[in-house]
Amino acid sequence: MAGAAAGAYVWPGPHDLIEDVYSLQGGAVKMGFMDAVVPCSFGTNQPGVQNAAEWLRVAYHDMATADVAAGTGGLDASIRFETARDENEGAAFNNTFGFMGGYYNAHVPLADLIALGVVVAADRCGGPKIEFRAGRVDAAAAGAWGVPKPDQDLATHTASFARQGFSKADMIALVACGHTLGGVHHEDFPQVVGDPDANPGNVTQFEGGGSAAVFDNHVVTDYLDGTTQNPLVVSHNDTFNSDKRVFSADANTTVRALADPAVFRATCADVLARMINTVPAGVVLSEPIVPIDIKPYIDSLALTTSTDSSTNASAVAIAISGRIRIRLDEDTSRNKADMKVDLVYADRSGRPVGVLIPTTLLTFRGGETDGLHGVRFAWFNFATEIDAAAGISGFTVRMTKPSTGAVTVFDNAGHPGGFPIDDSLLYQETQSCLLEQQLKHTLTVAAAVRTDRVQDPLSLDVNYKVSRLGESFAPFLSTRSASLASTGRVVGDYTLFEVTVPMDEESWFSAEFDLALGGAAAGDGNDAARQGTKLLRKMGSVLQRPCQAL
Ligand code: HEM
Repeated sequence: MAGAAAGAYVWPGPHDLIEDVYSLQGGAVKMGFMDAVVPCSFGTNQPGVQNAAEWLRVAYHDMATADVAAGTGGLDASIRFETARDENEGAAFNNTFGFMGGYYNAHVPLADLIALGVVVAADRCGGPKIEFRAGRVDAAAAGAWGVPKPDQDLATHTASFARQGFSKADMIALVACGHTLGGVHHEDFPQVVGDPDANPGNVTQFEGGGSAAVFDNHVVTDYLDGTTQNPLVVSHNDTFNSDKRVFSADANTTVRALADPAVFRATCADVLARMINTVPAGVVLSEPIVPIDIKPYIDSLALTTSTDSSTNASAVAIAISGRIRIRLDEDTSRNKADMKVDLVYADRSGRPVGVLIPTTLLTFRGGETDGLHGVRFAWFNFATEIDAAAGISGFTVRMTKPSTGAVTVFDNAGHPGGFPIDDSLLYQETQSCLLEQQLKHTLTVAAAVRTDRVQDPLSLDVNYKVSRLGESFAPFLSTRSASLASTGRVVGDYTLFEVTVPMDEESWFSAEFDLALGGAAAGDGNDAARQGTKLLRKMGSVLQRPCQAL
């Protein structure tokens, strides 16, 4: 058995979805969050736009209004409500929301995505590895003002960073680590750079020679050797030379230390982690996210019926399908070509069934996904039917190395029963559908509830994105809740439930839903504690067909 390390990850975990965004960057099964910052200069074909720089700036502007003594503000996505302020000049905010909005949902806060943007941008631009913690909470309204502006004096900047929890040396480092990417846009800051139309792409970069698309320390070395083109150092308008004032705030002591590339990397990893981990009082961040070693994904768990054509006897089964994601990178010394993966499952009462569920390596793109920082994963698919009367309560993952016969069993860090499966609530995707009639969409969601749980409330939360006119392009979530009612149809040990809800035209294609049987309410952010809850992403294309009978 793989031992249970203290604090080891137990599936399912409360941050599983953001861990996917963090880990599944490219390859066979990918979320593709990094696609917007690869290469580091990439700007979605908009002249003057560099997504990586915008992500870093947006994160800082969201955090910069923190008052750590009061416990208010910090990285909380309040920036969604603050884009009309003159301290948040430019298109960076809406550009960033436009991309990150695609990853935002009821279980993935925008604030975590903004924080992750710093980690991914730094990594893809050749910068240091920055720890990523999850668990931020999105603010429901605008926060205080207080993002530093380039025409403020040094005392104001020093006081502002102190309010945010950063010393003078931290301030110097944070500005240098931020201004290693991107530059100043002429149309947004004509006072700094003069003629708004002067430069191609309308931007003067902080570092020359292509270095503005590399996370390196030229911003300080160019400043120290007098070759800098940084418009916040050499502007003709000295009032706006904020980097000059900040960098020299301690007689260049900090920038001289940062001229050592190794010191620069380590310092940036530290101050940028502290920047994204500055959160309002009461928000508890997770331990740093580590790509999960063995992670199951259950794609379907549903009741099916079949009739034997010769005997006419009908059988009721639970169809279960999904994937096991296995880390491959060098720390694990695993080889996907020398790996056989099976699930060993237990019935509803916890008794081992003695039948292995086999898996096969995904063939698409070699069955591999790349994460950040050199991490790789392989995918092993499974699909089987099990006797619905016996049910399933969980499984362990058995990995055999055919070349040596060595067997390793993964038991979810010693969690009783291994990886748990709750068969009290089955989401019936085939019986669910999204129908359009005369431009009106209605969603029907069907579920099967084990007969011993039919008295428990069964609720549906449909979460969909809405825009708020006048408040930037930032995505906001709205939830429509409903209860499923019994259809009266009993199949084996299960009763079928159903509900039909209307969907707004602007939102049906972005909707996702949660089903929750009894216990904790859906939408409380604690997936692990919510018994039997299912999450379905992007239901539009999946469900746009008539509901089928069971
Ligand atoms: C005294 C504090 C600071 C001042 C006055 C300041 C000022 C500015 C100004 C005027 C711009 C030009 C924006 C544009 O034209 O789009 C800019 C860009 C930028 N800032 Fe700062 N900044 C400060 C601190 C920081 C910090 C701490 C970070 C991150 C850690 C940061 C990250 C960036 C980035 C990445 C850009 C480039 C954006 C792009 O190219 O789209 N800044 N900053």
